[in-house]
Amino acid sequence: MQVDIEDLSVEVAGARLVSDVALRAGSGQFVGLVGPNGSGKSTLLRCAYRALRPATGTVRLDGDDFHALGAREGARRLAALPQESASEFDFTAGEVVAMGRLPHQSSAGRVTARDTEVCAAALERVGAGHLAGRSFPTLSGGEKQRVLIARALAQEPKVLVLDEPTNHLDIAQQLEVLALVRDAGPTVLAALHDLDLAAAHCDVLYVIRGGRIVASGPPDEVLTADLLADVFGVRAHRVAHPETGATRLLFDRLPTS
Ligand SMILES: Nc1ncnc2c1ncn2[C@@H]1O[C@H](COP(=O)(O)OP(=O)(O)OP(=O)(O)O)[C@@H](O)[C@H]1O
Repeated sequence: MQVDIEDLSVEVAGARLVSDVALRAGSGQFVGLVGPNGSGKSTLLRCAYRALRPATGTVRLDGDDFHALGAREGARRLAALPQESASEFDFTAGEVVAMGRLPHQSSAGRVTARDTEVCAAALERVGAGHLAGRSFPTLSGGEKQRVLIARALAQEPKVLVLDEPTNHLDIAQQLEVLALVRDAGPTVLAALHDLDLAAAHCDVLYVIRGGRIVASGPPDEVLTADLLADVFGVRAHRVAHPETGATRLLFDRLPTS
């Protein structure tokens, strides 16, 4: 499913935090959103998953205005992993994942055998099958993150919007989660802080600064030393991976003049 964000501006408490954003994620693409702290990544994504309404512009899913779709239809198309999850109620991890099936259930809320299967498979995929019976609030940060990713996968969305999906995850889990999200097949729009991970996993990157997109394209073309110095204030070295030859990034502080 294709995502088209057109002329999008977002205002919160009277302040314009995101301005004139145009972004496209082609069907099945993994699109990364990178930018320094406070640049507007979460605000843009919150609008993309309907936690905020746009001040101007539209978010289109295969051409349909997402903000005009009904709640159930919207949730069948798009699942989100917010940065902060308010889910501190005393549900088990299994019950949290089961919430991902709600858009697929009849209004009577009857849980089918397939719902149960999909949830169990999603928990297994993130290596958290053993956590199903655990109380969600008692899980570690990384365990919670994996359960919330399982909930998003259980929703079987065509589009996944992920705000810092690797938050709290150890390095093995970071690599695992990004690979499994990619393999799951939906179109992905993800805010990522780790530029090296973003370069390795994304088909296309959008760079945001001050609420505006300042660069976009394939990671190799976008993440130049000049852009990284200008937008992120770091000195970057591009090196070839010794086994694959893929570009990897090393960072130093910019020298102070
Ligand atoms: N409710 C709000 N009221 C006022 N300002 C806000 C509000 N929400 C966000 N902001 C401001 O908008 C700007 C963008 O915030 P946002 O969370 O979108 O940035 P971000 O790129 O996701 O940052 P980070 O990398 O630190 O998570 C920040 O300066 C933030 O302080």
